[in-house]
Amino acid sequence: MRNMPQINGTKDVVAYVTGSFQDRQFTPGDLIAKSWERSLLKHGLDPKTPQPVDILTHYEIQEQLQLHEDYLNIARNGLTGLSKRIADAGFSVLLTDESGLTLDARLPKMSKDIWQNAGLLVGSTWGEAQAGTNGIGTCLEEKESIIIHHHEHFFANHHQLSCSVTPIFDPLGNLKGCLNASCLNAPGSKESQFLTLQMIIMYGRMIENSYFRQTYRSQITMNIKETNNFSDLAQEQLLAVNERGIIIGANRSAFAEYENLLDRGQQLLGMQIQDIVGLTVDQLLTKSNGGASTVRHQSPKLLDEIEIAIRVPANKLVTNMNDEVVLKPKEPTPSAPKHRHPTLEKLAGEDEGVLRNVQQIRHVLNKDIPILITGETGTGKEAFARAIHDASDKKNGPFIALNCAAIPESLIESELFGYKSGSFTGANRKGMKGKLEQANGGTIFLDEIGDMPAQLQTRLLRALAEREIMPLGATEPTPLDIQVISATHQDLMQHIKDKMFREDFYYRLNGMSLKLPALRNRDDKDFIINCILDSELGGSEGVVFAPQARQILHDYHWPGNIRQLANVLRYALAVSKEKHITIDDLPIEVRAAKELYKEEEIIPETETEKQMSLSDFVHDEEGRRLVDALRQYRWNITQVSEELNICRSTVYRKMKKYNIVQPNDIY
Ligand SMILES: Nc1ncnc2c1ncn2[C@@H]1O[C@H](COP(=O)(O)OP(=O)(O)OP(=O)(O)O)[C@@H](O)[C@H]1O
Repeated sequence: MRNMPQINGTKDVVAYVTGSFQDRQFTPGDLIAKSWERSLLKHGLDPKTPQPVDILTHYEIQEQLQLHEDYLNIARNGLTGLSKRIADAGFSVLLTDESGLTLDARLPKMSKDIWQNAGLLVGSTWGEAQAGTNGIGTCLEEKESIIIHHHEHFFANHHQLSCSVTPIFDPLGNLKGCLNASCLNAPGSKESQFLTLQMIIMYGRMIENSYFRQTYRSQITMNIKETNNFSDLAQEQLLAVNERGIIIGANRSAFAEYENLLDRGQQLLGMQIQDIVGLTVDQLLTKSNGGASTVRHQSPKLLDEIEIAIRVPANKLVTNMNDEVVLKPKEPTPSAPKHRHPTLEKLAGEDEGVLRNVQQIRHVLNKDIPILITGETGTGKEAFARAIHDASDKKNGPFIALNCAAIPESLIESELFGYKSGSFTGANRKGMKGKLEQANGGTIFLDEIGDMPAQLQTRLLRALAEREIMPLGATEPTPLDIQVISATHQDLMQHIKDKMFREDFYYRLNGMSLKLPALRNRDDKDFIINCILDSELGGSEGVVFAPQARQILHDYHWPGNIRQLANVLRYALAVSKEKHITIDDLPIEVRAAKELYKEEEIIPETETEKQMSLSDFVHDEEGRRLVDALRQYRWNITQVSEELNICRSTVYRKMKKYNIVQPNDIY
């Protein structure tokens, strides 16, 4: 990228990309040219240095598969059906999430290796930001069905692929991912793939429809079609309504068909079903005899007569005095018990140091003293912040969290302080309440406070000292009554020495501190395991650990701390038989590390030892480069992101990927 010529506009982009390869002499369509432009200028990729496909680790894949379990279960039959039809013709079928991560891959048996070498496997990431123009990434970006054929791909190492892809939306219209069929070295032109694309679109719609049915299985749903039309399953229009007849979900065909009929500013979700089909739910039920038959009706809104099949779960129906089937009147339901976060003492577990610290915090509660929580990633800083809020007099007020590392520096100010209407171009017309104001009467939790930009430290310091804020464009200050809790995994004293953190700001935040130990240094792991099972994983009752499995959980070095332990337990429970957790149910990384430690028998304690071991653990070239940069810039993420030319959230993601945790000399 450093030697790239001056590029001004799409024409230059096309000339540069096509000029990168001798065999790429053609003029791309607008969609491809736009995508090349994004790949080159927005994502900083260069066609002259092809990138291998990004592949997640086994552990990360398991995490993602769990996260998308429902989506995968819903799509599974569709994938199997589609793959059966096109695998013999040399196609592989992939399902991805909305970032382009492959969650399921069905590859033709004959040449599995070739496909996997081309990057078509579970865990590969095909977002445009990583892989440049390609079927999956570009479909997700454009949110429409497309074919990306041979040389249209940005990188030469993908030129042998021809991909037909359709996006998949959930019943609220949110992008969930995409369905992709790829073939290698297709002999014909792009047009030869049109039929494949049609098939992919059809299966994509069928997956969406089954997503819809699954989501609204306990609601009133209806299937609508024009009476005289050939019934195309993939095109069926599906709507879900609540007992009051308000539309709460729709599939893509229904959105396309009915949103056209609405006045400007109206949205299908939230409309009365009567305004679309001309009948209320009760009228539909009476006419269809409780859903036993379809109803034909000419709605004043629609041109053609429609046929409506209504489906109501049996427990929602009753027969009235006229012998008509109608909806059961809604009984007032007792309000669901609120999700309870663990208390301070529960979180402290049996760790004496933390318990003592918690008692001190209880003494200063409600005395308007800011609290600073420190600890490595995943040690429970946010969990403690919530518990402090719940234990305080402000518990009925809001708990508002702001992660200073997760949002671009340029937005932190407006996120914190908000702005009044018309303050600057691009601002929301109605203005925006900042997080500080949103937290009024409650608690603001400033996570990753070490990443707060210097000029904002000054502004926030003033706001906290004066107990009022002045949103951008406001003429009157707003008084503040908030508990401030901040957290960091960084060494703020070092930041102060390096002039990256204001000393007065540090003392303003640190009225009292809570130091959370790394999990590997805690002796109450069994207590924590039970606490996680009870608060997040459906209860500890009936969960049994084989002695060796428990020993591994005790001995592992837990770079991701309690968060990682929670993920490991979630995984183990999912794969175990009847909640009996054995060694085989633990992720391979955890078991493998045990072997490693057996040889070394010591866990490094000093900073130098920790740093040495860090490099030893990171075998990947990219990971090593990251470790070097982190050390060089003393773990200042902003400087590391500038050095490596990647954004800060990517630095964090990659630290997570390579299990890199900042050595912490606090403990
Ligand atoms: N003492 C504890 N007992 C049980 N579960 C805990 C405990 N502390 C934290 N957890 C759980 O561990 C996970 C990670 O906790 P949390 O997000 O609070 O960590 P964190 O230190 O804020 O992480 P980060 O620095 O990465 O933001 C959460 O699922 C939380 O519920």
